[in-house]
Order: sequence, then C-alpha cells, then structure tokens
Amino acid sequence: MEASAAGTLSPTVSQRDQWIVESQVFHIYQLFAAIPPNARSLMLELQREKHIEFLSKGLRHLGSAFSVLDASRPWLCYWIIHSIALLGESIDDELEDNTVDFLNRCQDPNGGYAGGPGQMPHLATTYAAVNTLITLGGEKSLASINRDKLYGFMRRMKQPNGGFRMHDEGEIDVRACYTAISVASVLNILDDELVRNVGDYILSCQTYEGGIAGEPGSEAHGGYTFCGLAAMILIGEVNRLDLPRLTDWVVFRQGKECGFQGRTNKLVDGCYSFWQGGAVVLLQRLHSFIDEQLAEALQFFTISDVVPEDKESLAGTSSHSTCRIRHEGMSESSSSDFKNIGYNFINEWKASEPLFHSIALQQYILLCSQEQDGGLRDKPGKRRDHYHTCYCLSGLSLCQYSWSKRPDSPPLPKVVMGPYSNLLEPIHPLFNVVLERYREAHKFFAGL
Ligand SMILES: CC(C)=CCC/C(C)=C/CC/C(C)=C/COP(=O)(O)OP(=O)(O)O
Ligand SMILES: [Zn+2]
Repeated sequence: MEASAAGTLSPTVSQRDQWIVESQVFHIYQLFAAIPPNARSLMLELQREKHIEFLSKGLRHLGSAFSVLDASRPWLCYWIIHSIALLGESIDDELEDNTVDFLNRCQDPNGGYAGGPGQMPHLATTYAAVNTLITLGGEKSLASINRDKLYGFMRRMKQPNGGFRMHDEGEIDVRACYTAISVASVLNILDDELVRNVGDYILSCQTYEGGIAGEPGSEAHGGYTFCGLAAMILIGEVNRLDLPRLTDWVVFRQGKECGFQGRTNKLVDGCYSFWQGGAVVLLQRLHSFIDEQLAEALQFFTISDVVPEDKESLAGTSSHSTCRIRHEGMSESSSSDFKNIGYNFINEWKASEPLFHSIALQQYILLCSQEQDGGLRDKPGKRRDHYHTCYCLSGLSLCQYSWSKRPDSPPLPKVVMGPYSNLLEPIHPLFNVVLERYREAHKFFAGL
C-alpha cells in the first residue's frame, strides 16, 4: 500500500492484480475478502478522468502511433470516440473536424469506407466509420456519408446465398451480414434487395449449442452471436432462430468470475461484456417470442401432460404461423418497414428483468478489466487497449440500464455497482452508439 498526497491508502498496481488473480481462482465474491476494506471503494470507482486521458492521447496519435492498425483506423476512431461519448464527454471542435475529414479520405469514390485513405473499402471499417460519424453528430459529419455510393458498395458485396462479403473477394460471414444491415438500417437505405436471404444465411450459422457461428459449420462464438441476433432483429426475422436454445447458450457463458466467455470452455474476457452481454440484453426484449417458442415446444413434446387450462392458454400460440412474419407493427415485407425496426426497438421497450447477473458483470468490469491508470482490458495481466476499453464500457452501460423501464431512464442506485457517478450514457443495443446520437441520426436520415 502507498500513502497518497491526500493521506488515503492506495494499492499499487501489482498488489491489485495479485488480489484479483488470486481470487479469480476461486470466485469473484472472494475478491472482496482478499481486498483490504479501505481499498475496495477505490477499486469500484470508474476512473473517468484517467480513461478520458488514455482515450484522448490515442486519438491525438492516430496518424502515427498505430502502424499495426494502419488498416483499422476507422475502428480506432470508433473505439475511442464512442468510449468518450459513453463517458459523457465529447472531443474539441478541431479534432472533430479533423476526424470527419480523415474519414472522408477513407471513403471510396465507389462507396464504402476503407481502413485508411487509398485502401480497399471494407464492410467492417464502413460500420466503424458510420458509427463514428453518428457519434460525432451534426450536419457536416452526417452529410459527409455518401449514401447512394454506399448502397452500391453493399449491393456489390451481397451474395446469392444471402450473406455478404467483407470486401471484394473477401470472406463471407455473419459479421459482414451485421455490419451491412446495421449501417443500411441506421442510414435508412435498408431494402428488400439487401435483406434477401440474409435470414437463411444467419439461420444456417446457428449451431447445435444454440449460439451463432461466423459461418456454417463453425463453432458458436459470442462476437458472431451478437452480430447474427442483432441482424435478425433488424430484418424482422428474429423469430426464425431457436431463441430458447440461444438464450440457454448465452446465459451459461457468464462464468464464476462473473465476466463472459466468448465460447464454451474458454476464458472470460472483458470485451464479451458487450458481445455476450449485448446478446442477452437483446434477448431480454424478445421474451414474448421466447415464451411463444417454448409454449410450442411444450405443446409438441408434452401435450398429454399439460393440464386442461394450460392447454387452452397454449392454443393459437404456434410460432409456425408467425415464424416468417415480421415484428409487431410491421406488415409483411415492404421496404419502408425495415427502416423503423431499429427505432421501434427502443420505443417499444417494456420493463423486464435482465437474464444475466448484471451486478456481477459490473464487478468483473470494474475490478478485473479496469486499469486504475486509465483504459480497460481483457483480464488482469493483459494490457489495456482501445478495443477492450470500448467494449468493456459498452457492456458496463448495458448492465447499468438493464433494469430500466425505458432504455434511457436513470437506473436506481442499487443496480449501479460502485458510486452513482459511475453511471455512463445509455446506448442503442442494436448499433452500439450512444442513444441520443442514434436519435439525432435517425431524425436526420429519415428526412432525406
Ligand atoms: C461488428 C464486428 C466486426 C464484430 C466482430 C465480432 C467478434 C468479436 C468476433 C470474434 C471473432 C473470434 C472468432 C474471436 C476469437 O478470438 P480468440 O480465439 O482469441 O478468443 P476466445 O478464446 O475468447 O474465443
Ligand atoms: Zn477480448
């Protein structure tokens, strides 16, 4: 322990990590026993100023310091600027202007955004660039996106099997489906041509475990599960997935360390607080579909065991009749319907309880993923980075609002781990952009 200038006792970095690593061997609740009481509240506090410092430094050095990430610069913009927005801050006008200009130089003359100026356009960096511009907001930023050309790029990436390629001659996977559908949805250019057979492709990636794999025949993984589930919601076909099995798979990925693992029998990692945590938060909003699918399964397998009154209440709930029908408030498949799914998703929010242990996940993020000197990480012993900072904070925000009656109504203090000043901005869980910035973008693009 070291006495700080203010006279309080503050643990050294190595002491902190040692407590964490030792307690993880058993159970995270034992972490509290392992930490001296006077250090506990300090470790549960979100180190806002330090995180902002770490993030701002990253943004200022975007042009020089990240040579290995040279083809991922829109991602760096997104991870950093979204994290700053989650913390309730924004960047100064000059940096904002420079970011919009830089992303414009990444925009291909034939549509889509590349990882850097002059590189090949790619769906992942397109998603990162568009989410960054939405997060920055304002006329200059939003109007800089060439939607007509972008639509053409997406049509070129579209494959007859329903999937999308990440780039010209690139891989076809569930990530590509999500990034294309998410961008098209938020920019109000999603139509029947882009949606055609996407549901068939994603359905073919749901595995026997219940989670979703990157491509048919691969292993279920949290990253692809979020992508597949979010894309199925955005195209209005989520009821085609086996939702009870998907729910089972995701909820059992939260380990005794309280964080989420990405796949069965792997280690927990802070970034899955968003990928898996996000999937559970989406499933929380789909309970009527889940109940309906469960009721149908019950009817099919155990109809003779069901008491008469239950039989009556199950009548007419078959999901066969609904499985290809789009969500409430939507007619069959008119293009204009796709445009409001993301918007309706947050407006038709009904109060319900989280399907995961949201307090425990906040503990993992704050105690195990947070570096006291700024930035967040996979787990103790790993280095902080902007990717983990973005997805740990996104997951933390989801946890904090997981009990809220409306997507942005302030949570009760008892559901926010640590001091209430830890509270982050709420996000739109389908796009992972701060909710208020999503609303501004939705209004802007709805009017075009
Ligand atoms: C929007 C977008 C681009 C989404 C990407 C989603 C995402 C995070 C996919 C994960 C890819 C993957 C198989 C990681 C496994 O890494 P690993 O073997 O190092 O990690 P693990 O042991 O935790 O599985
Ligand atoms: Zn990770």
